[in-house]
Amino acid sequence: MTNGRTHLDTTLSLDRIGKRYGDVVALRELTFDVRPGEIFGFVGSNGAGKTTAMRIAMGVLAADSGEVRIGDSPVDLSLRRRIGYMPEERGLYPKMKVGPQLTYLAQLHGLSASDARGAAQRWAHRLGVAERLGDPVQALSLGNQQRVQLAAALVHDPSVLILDEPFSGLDPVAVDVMSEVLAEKAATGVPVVFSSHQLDLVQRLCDRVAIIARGELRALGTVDELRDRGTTRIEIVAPQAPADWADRVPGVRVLGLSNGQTTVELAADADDQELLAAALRTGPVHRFAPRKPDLTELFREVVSA
Ligand SMILES: Nc1ncnc2c1ncn2[C@@H]1O[C@H](COP(=O)(O)OP(=O)(O)OP(=O)(O)O)[C@@H](O)[C@H]1O
Repeated sequence: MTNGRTHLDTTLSLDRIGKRYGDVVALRELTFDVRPGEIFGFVGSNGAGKTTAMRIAMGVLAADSGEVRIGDSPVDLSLRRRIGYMPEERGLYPKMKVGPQLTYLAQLHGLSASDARGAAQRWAHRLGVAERLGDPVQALSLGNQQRVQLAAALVHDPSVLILDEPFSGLDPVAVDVMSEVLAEKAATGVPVVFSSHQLDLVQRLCDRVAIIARGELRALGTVDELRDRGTTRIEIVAPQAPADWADRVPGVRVLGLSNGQTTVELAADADDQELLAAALRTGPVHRFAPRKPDLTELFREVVSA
């Protein structure tokens, strides 16, 4: 890195953030850090408070309590300029052409006119919208508008990236491009936080994940740490077993049954050997495989707890 900023601690910290809208408590003492170089997934059900938290982190919405910091410094106007932000409601001028718009946004963040033009072209090219530089934003498909929106978040070479649902509505190729760019930025030491409902993507891309429900942090850790904490699933293949073979084994909940394979969830105090014995009583057992929950299963467990 040669931008001269790498010596600064760019950890993004949300510290006991609280926010109400009238009687609705949107965030309650929300605390987490996004470290330099990590991709951090921010997940929660509709209305859990993700957009509120990200808008507060960016400084476009004031918190009622708590503090947002980059390194040790509370985020003020000058620090805010170092954040690349992709708002959920998107924020481009529909009638302005892509190239001039990206150039303008880069200049707003302090780049010279020629640097801004260069950055606009580089990012438009990188994100696959170079041939649309002369078109007004509103003439682009929604997915391409989203690519431009990401370019707008990146065009000033930000030190921190905050992206609200950057993957929603993208085709698989655009998802790959977006994923690569986020990984590249993280590899240069930028903390990257994004919200998403696409938990398979979050599981694949993120170093750490926060799950919030009703404005409160419910789980925080690496994907593996979170999966280790979840309830064990066991997949059993017992071709001759009747459909209800596992129903009476204590501590076992049947999650699915198809083509001779039963998937069950095992309570913490349940005995897997008892389950195996029950399976063997039905005939041969071809497979008896414990597995960790994936992020989607874990998410359901955490938000329903
Ligand atoms: N401007 C507002 N006025 C009143 N209530 C609001 C406002 N914005 C958000 N809320 C409420 O605050 C809570 C959190 O909303 P927020 O948009 O932050 O959730 P979210 O996790 O981003 O949801 P989604 O996944 O649906 O985008 C919800 O109960 C929502 O109805």
